[in-house]
Amino acid sequence: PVQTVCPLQALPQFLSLLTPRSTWALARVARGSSTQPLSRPRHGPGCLSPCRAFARDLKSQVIRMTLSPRHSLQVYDCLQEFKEKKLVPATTHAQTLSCEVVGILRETPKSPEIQELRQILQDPHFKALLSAHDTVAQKDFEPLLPPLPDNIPESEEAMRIVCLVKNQQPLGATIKRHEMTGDILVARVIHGGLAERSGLLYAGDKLVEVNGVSVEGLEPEQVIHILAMSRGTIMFKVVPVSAPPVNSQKMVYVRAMIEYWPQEDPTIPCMDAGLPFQKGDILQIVDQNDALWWQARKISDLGTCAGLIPSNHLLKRKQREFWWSQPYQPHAHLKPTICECANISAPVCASQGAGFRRSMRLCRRKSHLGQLRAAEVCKAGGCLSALAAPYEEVVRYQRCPSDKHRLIVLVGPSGVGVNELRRQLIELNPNHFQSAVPHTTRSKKSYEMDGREYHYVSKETFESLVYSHRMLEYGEYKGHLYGTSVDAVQTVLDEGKICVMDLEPQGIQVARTQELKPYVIFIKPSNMSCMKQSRKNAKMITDYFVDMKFKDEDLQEMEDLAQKMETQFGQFFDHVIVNDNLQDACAQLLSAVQKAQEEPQWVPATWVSSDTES
Ligand SMILES: Nc1ncnc2c1ncn2[C@@H]1O[C@H](COP(=O)(O)OP(=O)(O)OP(=O)(O)O)[C@@H](O)[C@H]1O
Repeated sequence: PVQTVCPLQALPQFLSLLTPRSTWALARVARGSSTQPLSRPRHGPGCLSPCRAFARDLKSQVIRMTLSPRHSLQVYDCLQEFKEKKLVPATTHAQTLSCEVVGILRETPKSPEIQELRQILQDPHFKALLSAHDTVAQKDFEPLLPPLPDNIPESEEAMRIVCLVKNQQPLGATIKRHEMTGDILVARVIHGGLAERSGLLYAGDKLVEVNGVSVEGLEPEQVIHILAMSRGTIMFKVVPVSAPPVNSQKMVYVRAMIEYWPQEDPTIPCMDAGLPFQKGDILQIVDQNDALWWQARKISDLGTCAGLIPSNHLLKRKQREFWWSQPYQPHAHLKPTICECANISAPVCASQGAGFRRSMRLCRRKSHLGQLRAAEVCKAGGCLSALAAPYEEVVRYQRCPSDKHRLIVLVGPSGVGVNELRRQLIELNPNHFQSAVPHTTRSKKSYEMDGREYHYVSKETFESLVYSHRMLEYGEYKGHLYGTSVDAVQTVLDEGKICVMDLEPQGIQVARTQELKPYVIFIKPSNMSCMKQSRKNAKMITDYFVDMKFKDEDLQEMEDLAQKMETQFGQFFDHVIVNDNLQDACAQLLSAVQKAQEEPQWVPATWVSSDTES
């Protein structure tokens, strides 16, 4: 029986039933050119034409599908053609017509084609197909709304009756009590939610009744309870707001610099309507009408309805409140992120190229451990630990081929393989990838060349670079200053090359400028058991030994540090590569670097002037 066949499943089965011969028969009968001419339809002129049109379309599709050797391309073309046509159904009652045709065929002299056609028209799958057709043609998929009550008094002219069919989804609106009048009002309508899609409920509408129950004197929670208990159709009687709010705001995209969990926020007006997000998520802000609570979607999930997020203003207020409530906290999270004088660098080993400064990373290891530990203190503040703006406005940026390349910054815990990957990448194409030459105040050694291993500068010159914010990172080691300048990076970029540098995470914010447009790749260790295996023969550098095997504690420390880096700086990472198999990681790095240069990426809006925005 037709009812047992799902209409959508019927189509492929039906099409598979059709042989070229039966298709031909269908078309011939529809055209009225069967060898045995069809008798005139009994139910008025033109009765067969919809069927004919249907059969013709069907024929052309089926013949394409079954006969052409390049059928998939042709099916695609066919679908494209239909997409543009904006099809209007020839009939909304194909099932009735089909029955009539079967009746006519019964009286028509028998031929194999006619018999086959009758068989097709009576096939349950075909009937299900027609049933699906009629359902769509009659637009019968909307739920049936109950009739309006006919006892609405004249005086209720200003009332609006709104019927919404609530299936599994939430209503998509929040309510509140008016402080002065005690009225229950629609507080906000969530974008993309049921209420908004209906176009019948607006923020500011006054609720009078829900499902025939007066809400007068009820608390919002009691109304919510009525709504929660309602299944299927919900009928609201509302006094419409005099001027429904118009959302004329521009869609804004932001990068979340904090994480947010509505379940842990007692101040959110409606927990269920909250949108949880992680650091680094890109959010589309769809409504900023409320100064405290915005509506947003994640770009990874644009099809869903929006959720509530705290506004910039609200988060900053919370940050301030948190700060003042912690009088004995060192407030480390409010310090500038650049480490004013980390114990960083040391001379490069003669056998290594410029920029592969082993002991520099060794010294950093100590410095960032300390800094990350300090950062843990501010993590206690949860979402409130962000340093500055909780959201950063972003736009899509596509580098023009004539633009300079974006700086590639590699970040990772010591020993994870940042230098190894950078070395391998540069080795792949030294004419295309290059490191920046660092500066030092120590004197040049006999085998060194100015501008190759280092730029050798005086302490005064070095300090003036620091004071004019031209150093991406710097530090002191054994009485000498070492650091990488913005100009050294620019020199590489000016040559049309891609500058690849490793940076401590604390330095990311310094590098994040319109000038360099850095693309930050986090190199992450894999899990302990994989690391034990892959690092069996790997050598690490320690204070005293150049080549020392990794111990379990070293791997554990690497894992812990990676986790802390992600927690504290994850919002700045454009891409994450797990360095398990070195070759795979290198291939991933190459592909990420290419994508960074050639494909559109989200970057801070301040990096891009409006005319280059895509
Ligand atoms: N995926 C991998 N599989 C095996 N060995 C690896 C892998 N990645 C890196 N190594 C090895 O691990 C050691 C440490 O790597 P590397 O020197 O690049 O670390 P790093 O992140 O630069 O840390 P540091 O700054 O402390 O030197 C090197 O011997 C390197 O060859």
